[in-house]
Amino acid sequence: MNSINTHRSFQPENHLQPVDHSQTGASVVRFNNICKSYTMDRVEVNALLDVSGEIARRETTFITGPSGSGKSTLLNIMGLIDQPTSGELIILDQDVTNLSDKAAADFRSEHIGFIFQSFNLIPVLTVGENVEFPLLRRIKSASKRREKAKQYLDAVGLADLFDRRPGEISGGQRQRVAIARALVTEPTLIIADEPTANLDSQTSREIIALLDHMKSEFDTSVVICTHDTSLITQGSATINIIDGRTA
Ligand SMILES: Nc1ncnc2c1ncn2[C@@H]1O[C@H](COP(=O)(O)OP(=O)(O)OP(=O)(O)O)[C@@H](O)[C@H]1O
Repeated sequence: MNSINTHRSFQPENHLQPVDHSQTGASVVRFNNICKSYTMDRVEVNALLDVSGEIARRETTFITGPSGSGKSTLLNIMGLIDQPTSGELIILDQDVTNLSDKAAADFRSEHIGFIFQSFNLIPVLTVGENVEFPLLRRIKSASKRREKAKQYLDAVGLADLFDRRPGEISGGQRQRVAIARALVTEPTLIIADEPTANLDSQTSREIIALLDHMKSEFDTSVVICTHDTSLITQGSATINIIDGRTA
């Protein structure tokens, strides 16, 4: 059962100092005429065929579409995990289309937080250590890292679980830990690929509400890929992809 407290993170005492991304214009990401093809057994698969759009600052954008339509491919390109075959990707007014692996990794670590459907927590670490993990290279002081991890766990309503291991908490709680881990580096952009695929419907709604809330709480932009259109929150932007094209 993934029953968790959804409201705690919305209480004023959990509010952290907002992050200043004010240098950013109205759109954080722009992608123009993106095409992506893979070659498998000498057969070319066109995953994306001319996809264009943008992700607005401090907004939640849902990427929807049927299975195999190209949603994950677009997210991977937007998250600099993969490169497009052609087209242009602009993030924070920088052309990041063809960065080297090293430059892409640095850019990702600086600006992008990821949330995955299978949570991807490190099972041998505690919940707190999982949230601290992205800070290891950024903050030298162990006590400061711990303090920051606690703040972000508090923001997702899980400060009490700091010393538990991922195997000792529910699926919804694991995804909250993953949200805290994605936020702790104060990224400009959070990318969530099917973040509710392993959760029941009530917990799914809670996780989407929490992510949606975080965009204003932490001055970040949230991109959520889902095939479940019932999860789309009112007022959010939607990019619908069908057969590799923006519908
Ligand atoms: N690494 C790869 N090598 C070859 N083909 C790939 C690769 N990744 C994706 N594809 C193909 O590209 C197309 C789009 O896949 P993608 O995973 O982006 O779709 P999706 O909309 O995210 O699907 P789902 O909702 O099922 O996860 C599919 O035909 C898929 O088989």
